[in-house]
Amino acid sequence: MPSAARDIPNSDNLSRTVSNSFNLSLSTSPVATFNSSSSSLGGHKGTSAKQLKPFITSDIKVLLLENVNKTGQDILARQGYQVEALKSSLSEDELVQKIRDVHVIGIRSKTKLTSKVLHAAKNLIVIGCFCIGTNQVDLKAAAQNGICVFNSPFSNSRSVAELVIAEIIALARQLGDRSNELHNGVWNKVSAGCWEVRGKTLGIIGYGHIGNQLSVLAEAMGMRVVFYDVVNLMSMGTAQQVNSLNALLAGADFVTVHVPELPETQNMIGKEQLEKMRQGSYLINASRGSVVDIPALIEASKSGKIAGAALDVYPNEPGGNGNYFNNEINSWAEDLRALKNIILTPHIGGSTEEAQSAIGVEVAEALVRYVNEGATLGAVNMPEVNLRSLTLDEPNHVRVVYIHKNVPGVLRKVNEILGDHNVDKQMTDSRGEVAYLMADISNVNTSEIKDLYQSLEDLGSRIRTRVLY
Ligand SMILES: NC(=O)c1ccc[n+]([C@@H]2O[C@H](COP(=O)([O-])OP(=O)(O)OC[C@H]3O[C@@H](n4cnc5c(N)ncnc54)[C@H](O)[C@@H]3O)[C@@H](O)[C@H]2O)c1
Ligand SMILES: O=C(O)CC[C@@H](O)C(=O)O
Repeated sequence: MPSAARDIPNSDNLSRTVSNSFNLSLSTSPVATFNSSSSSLGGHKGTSAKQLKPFITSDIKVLLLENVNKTGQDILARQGYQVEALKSSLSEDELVQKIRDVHVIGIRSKTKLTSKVLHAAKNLIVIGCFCIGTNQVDLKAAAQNGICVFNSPFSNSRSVAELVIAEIIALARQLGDRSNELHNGVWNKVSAGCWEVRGKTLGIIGYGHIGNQLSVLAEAMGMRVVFYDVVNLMSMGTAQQVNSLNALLAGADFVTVHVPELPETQNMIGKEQLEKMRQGSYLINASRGSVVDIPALIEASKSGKIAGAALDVYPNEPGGNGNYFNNEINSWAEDLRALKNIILTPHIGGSTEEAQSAIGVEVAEALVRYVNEGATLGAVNMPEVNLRSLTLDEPNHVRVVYIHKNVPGVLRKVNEILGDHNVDKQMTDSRGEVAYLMADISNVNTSEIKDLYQSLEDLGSRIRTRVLY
């Protein structure tokens, strides 16, 4: 890395002190930096790939919350970024204060990145959800602020499926109650109300990554599988898709829910649905706490309609570990804790060494590719756009990343601005109201960068401009 003074310019008084190329990523808070060509992720190993870094790497501030796995922390730290990792989530007010100078934030399922938090995040360019669910992020507000969001779409699916298989057997054999009794010194050897799972029917609501993993495991246990989904899907093995939720509820001994948190899945399993379930059946929810009406489940358990249930997710969950699961966080918590044959777990469906390690690598690598090169492959709220990496043989090339409103006439204006240079390659795509353009242009003098950046920024369609080289 060339030794140089580091400018923290605004777009008016940008100045540089070292001739070597430097990266300008002039988002809402421009920082002039110096290029350090190093083989970071996404580069062509052993080739002359020039790894673009939009900031002096030590300027890149990364905040990781909720105990993001060390694999992810290490990948980001190896880039030279300033990484701060906390074990818990933060409240909205804490986030508004903490996020102001952060460029990259990593979260899991607890941290809520609301539009208020995102408005305060003046420097934020990218969010990594080190999990599957992204309902905790205001994805539309993020896109409208030019903030890209990545997740790990299925690295913990197997872990969740295996937990559910364990819960099916544990519920069928009242394992939790027997173990608690013996921990308290009570020997209670019973078979009444205890069953094999072989030959029983598992009903899966939501046949996605987790649902179909679970389908295969359940059939291997000798269970019959039916599933309900809002889209027609190819079944795994001999599983059968049913055409309504009510048909699934009436036809299953064990009902398990694996749908995203959406407006249409709020209280998807409530009093009415519980009444449609078979007498003495079981309910499992490892999706999101909003999907099951827990007070209704408590009543169904007390009445004997439901013979047992396993819950891994709750409408309100503690931000960190400790003795919090009481009526202060959910008004029915202590009623729920008192029920028989109810397995309660603290959102651990994806909490295995394998899943967390894989998620850490997958999401951290996506973040590095985005920060260093502007690639949006795998993004959940932006079009997926990528260009071949620039190489050290292209010393005067510049990568322009232009996130803009998806309105007519923008490409013409952008290409007029870029037109003084040869556009080696360009890719653009749109997703709803937002469009994403990447262009590599050649023969750019460092003296032209500021005007190039400002011209793009001055376009009315601008959401965010990044200039990397
Ligand atoms: N407990 C945990 O630790 C844990 C771990 C991973 C995921 N999750 C949660 O589980 C959810 C599902 O995960 P996934 O990876 O299987 O997701 P996925 O997107 O692969 O599958 C979800 C399925 O649900 C279907 N669906 C959506 N709305 C529906 C509706 N109203 N009725 C029926 N089906 C509907 C979709 O068509 C899709 O097939 C995630 O969104 C996440 O919230 C929890
Ligand atoms: O591990 C987590 O915090 C979230 C797990 C799960 O809900 C997910 O969305 O992947």
